[in-house]
Amino acid sequence: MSFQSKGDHDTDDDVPIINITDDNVITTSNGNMPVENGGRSHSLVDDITHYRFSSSIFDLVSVSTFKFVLFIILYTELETRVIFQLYYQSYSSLLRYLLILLTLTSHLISLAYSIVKLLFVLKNTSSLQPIYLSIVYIFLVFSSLELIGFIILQPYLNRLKLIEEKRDLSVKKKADLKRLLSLSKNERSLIAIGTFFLILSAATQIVQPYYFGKIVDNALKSRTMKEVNTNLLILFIINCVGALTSFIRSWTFELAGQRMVYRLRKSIFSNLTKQEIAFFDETRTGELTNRLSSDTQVLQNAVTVNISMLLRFSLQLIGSLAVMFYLEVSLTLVLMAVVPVVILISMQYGKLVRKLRKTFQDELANAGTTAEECISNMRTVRMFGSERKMNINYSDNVYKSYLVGKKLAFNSGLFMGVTGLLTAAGISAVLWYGAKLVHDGKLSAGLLTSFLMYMLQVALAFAFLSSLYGDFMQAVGASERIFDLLDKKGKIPTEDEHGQMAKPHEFDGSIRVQDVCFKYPTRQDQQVLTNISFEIKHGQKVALVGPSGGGKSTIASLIERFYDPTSGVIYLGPTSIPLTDVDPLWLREHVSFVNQEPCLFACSIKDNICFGKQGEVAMEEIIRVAKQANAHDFIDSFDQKYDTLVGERGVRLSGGQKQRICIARSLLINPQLLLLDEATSALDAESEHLVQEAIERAMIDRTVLVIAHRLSTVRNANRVIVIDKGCIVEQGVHEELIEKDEGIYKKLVLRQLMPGDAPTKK
Ligand SMILES: Nc1ncnc2c1ncn2[C@@H]1O[C@H](COP(=O)(O)OP(=O)(O)OP(=O)(O)O)[C@@H](O)[C@H]1O
Repeated sequence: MSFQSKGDHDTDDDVPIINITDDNVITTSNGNMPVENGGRSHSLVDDITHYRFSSSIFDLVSVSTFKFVLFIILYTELETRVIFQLYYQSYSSLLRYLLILLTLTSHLISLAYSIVKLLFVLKNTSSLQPIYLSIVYIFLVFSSLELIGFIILQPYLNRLKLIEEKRDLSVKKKADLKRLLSLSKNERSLIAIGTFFLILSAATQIVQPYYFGKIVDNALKSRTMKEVNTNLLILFIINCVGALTSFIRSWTFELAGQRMVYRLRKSIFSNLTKQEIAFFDETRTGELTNRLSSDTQVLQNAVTVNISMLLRFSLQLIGSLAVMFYLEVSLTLVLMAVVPVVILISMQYGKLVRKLRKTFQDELANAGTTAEECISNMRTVRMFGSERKMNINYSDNVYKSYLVGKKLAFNSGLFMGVTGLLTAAGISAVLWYGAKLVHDGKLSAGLLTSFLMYMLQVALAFAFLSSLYGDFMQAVGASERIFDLLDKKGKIPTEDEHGQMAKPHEFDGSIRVQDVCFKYPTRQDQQVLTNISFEIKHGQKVALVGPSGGGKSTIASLIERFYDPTSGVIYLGPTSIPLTDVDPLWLREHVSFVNQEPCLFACSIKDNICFGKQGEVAMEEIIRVAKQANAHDFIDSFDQKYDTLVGERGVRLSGGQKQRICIARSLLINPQLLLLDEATSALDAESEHLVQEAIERAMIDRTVLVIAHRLSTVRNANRVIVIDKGCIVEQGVHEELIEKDEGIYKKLVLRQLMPGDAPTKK
């Protein structure tokens, strides 16, 4: 059998006669290899260098290799995730979507490619030859089988997914791509506008190199500058449109991000304030503030800026590749050969960086907490001359993050170097092959210029997309922590959400504590209170006394409902309503706690006094309670009076002044039940007297439970309850208890509750 092939040449001068013998050996009439028709060549190099879409098989080999490498990478990833299922639980959904999308796309592309190729081959009957045709048929059949197999296997993969999920039900899947994206659902319209302009801006990017090439060709071929000028004008207009669209794209995405992070921070903070006190016992302040500020920032970028970049560079990549295929198929295939290697390296690097980045952030958070602790307690640090110690602590922590940072720096350098080398190798290969095509007259210089520019766009898009992968992984990690905070339901309600809780109008300050036992959630091995039962009737003053650590403050915390008892019930009012059934906001308005440690906020004295009140409070009312609390005189002596700023935690006031403001704050609420923890910190005699006087005034006409440290307080109490090691060991009036020989109360009075109302240290 023999036939003549025209190949791709415009001239027919050197067209050889190609003979295909019955045993499929190919020869040419001039004795040379049939270089024009790569597909019929014995040599793979000829198949590449003399590539023709309708008769080479090099592209099929490339597509298969590309798919093979892609699947190896993807499925190794999947396997790693399945093995480390617990660790990667939150990523698996994102990965699964990506896997399905990529696999399906690659199957569809290869199937479409083989169909197009077969159609071309059948059309171009002059280049028809059995082996070549069989290869294309086989490729087509296998591509179809792969696609069908993939679709049939999906339900089984889903069942596998369910089995995986059942394997550990306790690990809740909180973060996935869908949920991550749902964060920006309120900004949908902004993102849609952004996406529209993104597509426009990507289109302007994609057409630019084409015009560059045209201008080069015009300059080489045209006699006048007319065409050059026209094309330059078109290019200029394209650039202007590009600039405008990128401005709108970047503005809208950034704005959407800012809005999202604003809402997110508000929701996280609001949910944080709803958590029970035990949550704050176990979570570090530095960690929470870090999540609020930096984790949300990472998410902002992921959900808006990174999505925009992903879209932009994907469009740029696909568009540029499509134009490159259109311009010169063989050159594009040469470039594609380098791509899988770059992807492989990028993914490995992405994994490493994700691990390093997480360690880096953790170390940095540790250092941040040390710094915060030191700065907020600077007075104590100074008092004990511990600056050096704190410096060492901080620098130890920062050094650890620096060590991780060093590794990060080396790895990014290495990654840059290796990918740079690979890219350079790819570019050189394309350049060589392109130059050869130009040299052989098969490609114009302008086309090669356009091609090279597209190649740079592709390389750039690849570089960004590979770094985006790492950013996404970081964001998924951060979102896991954010969703943790958003999903966390407080165990003790802070408000009556469904309007079903009690607001006992008849409450008179009376309270009944019955068989209460308690352990702190953070210290489950220590029984703090055991079977505590007592009652305070309306208008009574009951004093709790006992050795330090006995559980007195814990009882007050339970009545404030900072914690719920492990067993037993606290009843409020004459109708005995369980504390757990009462509206928490109502409770704060009727039961008030004046703590040992006065705690003020960094705002004005007036705002501090009004802290517990909703809405506007009349100035006369504020002055009235300030006078009752012996605070008015010193406030009046300040230049700014009630508008004086007290500084962070009230540092600009003395201990006694702070305490009196706290008492005024509680008096403004006018609680029926007052819980008082008498100050143990030493105040000077005058201050002490003023504070004591304020406390006594606060107790008048009120039901009071006081954790007493002064003899005068216990003497005046209607009843004294002695708490030791979490149990009530004695109770009665002062005179009764002091009579008991060997009684704990007597010992306590003799040893600790000093006569003469002097403040004592426990
Ligand atoms: N938030 C907490 N988490 C875990 N354990 C706590 C917490 N607060 C107090 N404890 C422990 O509970 C026990 C009782 O503490 P509590 O403060 O009620 O004692 P107290 O009688 O008021 O002591 P003091 O008179 O010294 O204030 C102590 O052993 C203490 O270590």
